[in-house]
Amino acid sequence: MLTAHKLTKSFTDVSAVRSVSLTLEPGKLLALVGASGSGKSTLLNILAGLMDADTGEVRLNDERVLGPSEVLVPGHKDIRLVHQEYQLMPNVSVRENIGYALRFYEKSYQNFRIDELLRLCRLTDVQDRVPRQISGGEKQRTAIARAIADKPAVLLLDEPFSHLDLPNRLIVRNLLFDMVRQDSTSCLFVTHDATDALSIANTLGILRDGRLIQLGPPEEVYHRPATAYAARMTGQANILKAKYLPLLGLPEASNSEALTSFRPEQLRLDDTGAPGIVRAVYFKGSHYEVDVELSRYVCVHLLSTRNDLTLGQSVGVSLVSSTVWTLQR
Ligand SMILES: Nc1ncnc2c1ncn2[C@@H]1O[C@H](COP(=O)(O)OP(=O)(O)OP(=O)(O)O)[C@@H](O)[C@H]1O
Repeated sequence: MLTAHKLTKSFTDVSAVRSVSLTLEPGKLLALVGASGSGKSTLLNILAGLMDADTGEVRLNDERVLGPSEVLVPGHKDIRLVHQEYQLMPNVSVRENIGYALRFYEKSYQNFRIDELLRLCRLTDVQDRVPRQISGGEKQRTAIARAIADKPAVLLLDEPFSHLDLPNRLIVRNLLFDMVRQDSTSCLFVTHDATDALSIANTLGILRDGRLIQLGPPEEVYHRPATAYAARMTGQANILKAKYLPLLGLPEASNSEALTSFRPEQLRLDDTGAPGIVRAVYFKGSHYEVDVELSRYVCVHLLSTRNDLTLGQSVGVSLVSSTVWTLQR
């Protein structure tokens, strides 16, 4: 089990990581979601033993993970970090890149394991090419294959989905999901886009300005985000002051200035609902995203499968009151 206790890291004029504590269990996937500059990469480097924290400590199964100032070769033998830039060896093949991680094993096991990883990561057909001859998705999968080759206890990934198209995202997502279950790997990845995190993570954390502001099961963070930032980082959200709830036919809350949040899918087009005017319609394939203006100051975003909506059309909107969530400031 990997644990971080009150990690803090500052650079000259910025606090990149502020008192972050977390636990990562074997066979579990933890995703940290945060905007650019929220401290994701800094935190990963500290967890991997590649950067010294100013205060706090990282432990792997009760043994302290030492920072670069305390060891000759930075990094921990049971923890792998897959960087955003993949860091593959440019002049050797995909097969050799993966094999490098297995160089201390017997040749027959090396070959068996490389073949297995090539299959698992769908790289068999490009195994003899060098990195500049393969796609971004293949590079990403090669970096992951190399990182998991000798079955590390902990796999850390920096934005594993950011440069990938949809088919590649699904391949990498399934790969991580299967690997974590089969090998009981502890896996932590950071991302600025929660889409994949919501579907595979056991636990989701929200990082803001170096602080872990929320940590919990994805459903809980999605439906009960701590703040407006947590709501927006985990998907589309309607954020409304409580005083505007009557526009949706709901009773006004006691604190009219409190911020409330609800998801687009929690709103329904309903002829008997609160009146509004369609201001935008976006085709999304399986459904439409629709902006409905409820007043001069309030516009809500909802999902609909109706294909007859036109700009300026009058519609009714309803929301189940129990789904309105009050945010912390
Ligand atoms: N070596 C450094 N020297 C000075 N400041 C740094 C250094 N590394 C990071 N920072 C600052 O620390 C903060 C956190 O940076 P970090 O790279 O960890 O964020 P991030 O969430 O990974 O961002 P991104 O998603 O854009 O990669 C930022 O304000 C960044 O400018």
